[in-house]
Amino acid sequence: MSTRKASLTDKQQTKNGTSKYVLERCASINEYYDIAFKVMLLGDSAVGKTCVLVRFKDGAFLGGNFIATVGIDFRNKVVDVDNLKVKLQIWDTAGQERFRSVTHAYYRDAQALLLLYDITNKPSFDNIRAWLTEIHDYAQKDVVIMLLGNKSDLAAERVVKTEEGEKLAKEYGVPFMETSAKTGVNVELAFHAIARELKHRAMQQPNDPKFHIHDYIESQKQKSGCCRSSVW
Ligand SMILES: Nc1nc2c(ncn2[C@@H]2O[C@H](COP(=O)(O)OP(=O)(O)OP(=O)(O)O)[C@@H](O)[C@H]2O)c(=O)[nH]1
Repeated sequence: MSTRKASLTDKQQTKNGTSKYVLERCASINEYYDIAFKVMLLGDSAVGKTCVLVRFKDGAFLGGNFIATVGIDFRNKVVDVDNLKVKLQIWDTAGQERFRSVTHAYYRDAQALLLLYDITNKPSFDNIRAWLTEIHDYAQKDVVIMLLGNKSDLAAERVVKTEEGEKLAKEYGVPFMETSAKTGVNVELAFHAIARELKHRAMQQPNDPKFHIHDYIESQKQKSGCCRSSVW
């Protein structure tokens, strides 16, 4: 974008001092996949959208100084779902209000939305209703939505209880998990659950067993012995 000051690329370069991202993006053009979906990360500024994406894509945490995303940027990752290569094109949006008109234009192409708040930031949680209204206004009617309470590693600074996240998710009928881009908790699971849901929606045959995202998440949690989640 012509107005960009800082983007995902810049954030990564700030951390690594390399142009790794540009090379990766070129290489990924030829990466093999069977089916592709667009996923968007939404939520207030500084809730951790870029960090969640970098954790999923690179398995790393972007610590240090916070650099706000300007406009929108994306990264691809191919995941295996039942022996099928599912490419997720993941759009990282700027949470700041002044970029809203830029990001609105991308909503309608997204098949899934990961909506984040920060468990240490009450306003970011209170704003989730406003985000859901925006989603209602701009996204496809059947878009898959997942609510994520990020920064779960910051237990001592928590101001939003897990139960509050669960309650809100239940009210809107969306799956919910608490994540940490810092430790990686539930980040892979969130994207894999979304990839499975989208793949099943796109390729479901009449006689195939139905996919239930709640059951999938719970079974994965039990396998890993990890923390609770709620899907309604
Ligand atoms: N402790 C902790 N810090 C995090 C976590 N995720 C992000 N952060 C920090 O929170 C700050 C904001 O993270 P970003 O990923 O840049 O936030 P963002 O939502 O992309 O912000 P915008 O680009 O303005 O929309 C940074 O200082 C991160 O290091 C997390 O899970 N745990």
